[in-house]
Amino acid sequence: MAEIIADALTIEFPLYHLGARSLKKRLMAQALRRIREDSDSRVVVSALRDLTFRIGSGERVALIGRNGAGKSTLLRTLAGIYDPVGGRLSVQGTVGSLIDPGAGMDFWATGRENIRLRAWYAGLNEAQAQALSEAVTSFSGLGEFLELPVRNYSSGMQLRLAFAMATASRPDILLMDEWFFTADASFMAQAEARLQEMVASAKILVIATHSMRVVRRLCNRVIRLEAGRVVDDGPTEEVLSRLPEEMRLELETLQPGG
Ligand SMILES: Nc1ncnc2c1ncn2[C@@H]1O[C@H](COP(=O)(O)OP(=O)(O)OP(=O)(O)O)[C@@H](O)[C@H]1O
Repeated sequence: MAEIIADALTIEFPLYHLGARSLKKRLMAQALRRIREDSDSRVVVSALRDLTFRIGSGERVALIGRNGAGKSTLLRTLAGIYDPVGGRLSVQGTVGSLIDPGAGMDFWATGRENIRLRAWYAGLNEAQAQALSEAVTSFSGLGEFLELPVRNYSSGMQLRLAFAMATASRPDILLMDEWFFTADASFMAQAEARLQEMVASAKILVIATHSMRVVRRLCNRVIRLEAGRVVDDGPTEEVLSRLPEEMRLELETLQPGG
């Protein structure tokens, strides 16, 4: 069985030390009035607030919303990367994520070592680890580069490795960010069939996207987020018909490869 249940799910990020990237996030959060002090007097960004929903088998869900709405945070929370500070989250079924090409990758280790690490994290036995290694070697087309540290790879090569590892299994729940639609065209032509297969075999798909084409092509349900809250949720065409005009235009203009 595959099922995701969120009940008053809340995610906050404490703002301790601010690097350039966090600073950008903080400015964005400020613009959306989402910075506050928590009960321990820490300054926190409220990224997701009181999300309640259930996603069951057969549902293909698009997460839409403006920049900073909380789409990536929700995907990462479903993937177990962030822990809720409030509410409850239950995820039943095996989870595969195509969220961030660099996530879970050790840049100082070789491609081959990263494959072994992935197998180890997934609890695979020796035969399964060997099969994963062969599948990734063949699909990634990285050849002898697999013996070099990942920090020496180009971004396209990192993407190939990440994609090959993430798509070597058939998870019940597939979590995707649309980053891979921006991958180089020759690789995507090869990756497309595999992606379709993976999407088709997943019992649940959750994809964060800014593209109407991706929403219509892949999804039968849309959850629209605004400033960390769910503002609309329902069958694709119904939610799309209720979209504010300027947002519809944004979604229609952005067409990442899909
Ligand atoms: N690591 C972080 N540190 C601090 N704040 C964060 C962090 N990640 C996200 N946030 C905050 O959470 C909010 C939601 O961010 P998130 O990246 O989930 O939005 P998004 O909908 O995926 O945006 P985009 O469409 O730009 O990718 C942001 O406004 C930001 O303030």
